[in-house]
Amino acid sequence: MSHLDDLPSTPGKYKTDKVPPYGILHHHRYLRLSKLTLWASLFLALFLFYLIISPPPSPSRRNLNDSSSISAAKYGGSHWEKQVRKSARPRSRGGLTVLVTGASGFVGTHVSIALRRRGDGVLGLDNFNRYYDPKLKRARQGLLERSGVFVVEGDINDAVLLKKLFDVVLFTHVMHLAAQAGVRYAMQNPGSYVNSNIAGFVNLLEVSKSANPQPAIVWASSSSVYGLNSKVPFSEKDRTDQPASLYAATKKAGEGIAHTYNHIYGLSLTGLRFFTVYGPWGRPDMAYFFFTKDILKGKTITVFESPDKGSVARDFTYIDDIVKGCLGALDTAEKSTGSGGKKKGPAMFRIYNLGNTSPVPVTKLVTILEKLLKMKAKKKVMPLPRNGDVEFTHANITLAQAELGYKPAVDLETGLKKFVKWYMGFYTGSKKKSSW
Ligand SMILES: O=C(O)[C@H]1O[C@H](OP(=O)(O)OP(=O)(O)OC[C@H]2O[C@@H](n3ccc(=O)[nH]c3=O)[C@H](O)[C@@H]2O)[C@H](O)[C@@H](O)[C@H]1O
Repeated sequence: MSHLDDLPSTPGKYKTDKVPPYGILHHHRYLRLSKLTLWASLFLALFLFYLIISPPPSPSRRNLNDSSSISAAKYGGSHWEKQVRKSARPRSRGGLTVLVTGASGFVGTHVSIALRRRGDGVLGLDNFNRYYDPKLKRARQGLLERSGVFVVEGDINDAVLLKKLFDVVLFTHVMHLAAQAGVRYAMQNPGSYVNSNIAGFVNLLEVSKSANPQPAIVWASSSSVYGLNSKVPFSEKDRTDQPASLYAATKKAGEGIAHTYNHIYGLSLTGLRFFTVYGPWGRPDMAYFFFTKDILKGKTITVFESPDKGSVARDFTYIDDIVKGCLGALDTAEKSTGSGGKKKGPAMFRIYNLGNTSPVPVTKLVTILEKLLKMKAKKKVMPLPRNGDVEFTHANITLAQAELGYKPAVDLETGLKKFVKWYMGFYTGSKKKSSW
C-alpha cells in the first residue's frame, strides 16, 4: 500500500476494512483525489474570503516597511480631503501652511489656535491616546474645530497616513509636538517613549525628507536633556550627555536624529527645549495641575525635596510665552534645501532654550496655589525619589531672545492665576470662565 492510501477519505476517519480488488482500488483513489481537490479549493476560498474581510493593520504598525493600500484605511475620501485642504489653506497672503502634530495636546492646541488666528493654514494630527484623560483632549479638539482647525485622528508612526497628508497638502512647515511626555511615567512604560519620541519622529522625518517641497520642521525637545548638569543657567552650549530619565534620553536622541536628517537630506530643523510649560488647558500629569486637583479635594500632596533638604526648583514657563517662541521659530526657519529625498545644499539646524529664566521652588508653587485656591494644602515632604526627576532647571535664553525675538513676560503667580481660573471653569463649572 502506498502512503497515499493511509490518508483518511474523510478528515478524522480511517477506514481499516478489507483490501478491495485493483479496479475498485483505482476508482477509490480517484475519488479520494477529487475529494482532496475539493477540500483544497474550499480552504483556498475561505482564505481569500478572510483576506477580503480582514481589517487594515493598526496604525502603530503601518510604518515605512508596510505597503498596505491607503484605500483600506479609515481616512480618505473626497469629503475628508476637502476638510484637510480647507483647514490647511492660509487665510492671509503669504501665510504658512503648517502640519501640527500632537494638535490636541496642551502646547499643540495653543500653537494651532495662535497660528490660525493670525491667518496661517493649520492641519492638526493627533492619536488621542489614553496617557491622560482623553476627554480633555476631545474638549481641546472642540476648541480647535471652532477656530477652524481640523484634527486628523492618526499616529505619527503611520507612514501611509503621513504620505497621504503630504500628497493632499504642500506643507511649508511642520510643528512637531506629538510625543510621549512625562518624566516619571518612563519607568512604567518605556516602550511608549521609544515608539513616539524616536520611531515616530524618524517616521515623520522620513516622510518629510521625501516630500516635494520638503517642509521646514520645528519640533519639541526638552529642558530634561540637561540632565544632571550642575552649571546654571543651562545654555545650549552645555553638555547634554547625562540624562536622568528615559524621557530625557529619547528627547536627546531626537536631537541627534534631527541632525542626521539635516546633514544628509537638507531638512531645515529647529529644536525647542521647553522648560516645564504650564497654563490653562494644561496636562493633568503635571505637578501644578494635580496639586490643584488634590488641594481642592483635601487630599495630601507629596512635595519632593533635594538630598540636602533644599527645595526642588523649576523654571516654570507660561504657555503664552512658549507659543510666542514657537511662532518665532516657525517664522525665522529657512526653507529646507532638498527635494524628493535629495539634498541640494546645507540647511538650517538650530536648538533653543525656551524657559522663563527664573526658577521657582516647588514649595513656593504650593504656597501660590494655596493662596489662589484659598485652601491650605495637606503636604507630605519626601526626598526626591530616583524616578527621573532632576533637582532644578534654569534656562539661559540669550540665543532665543536674539534670534527668535523670544521674551517671556509672565511670572508664575500671574500664570497660575490664569490656570486656576480656567480649571475652576472647566472642572467645577465656576462662572468665572477664562476667555477660551
Ligand atoms: O521641562 C521639561 O522638559 C519637562 O517639564 C515637565 O517635567 P517636570 O519639570 O518634571 O514637571 P512636573 O512633573 O510638573 O514636576 C514639577 C516639579 O514638581 C515636583 N513634584 C512632582 C510630582 C510630585 O508628586 N511632587 C513633586 O514635588 C517635581 O520633582 C518637579 O520638581 C514635563 O512634565 C515634561 O514632560 C517635560 O516637558
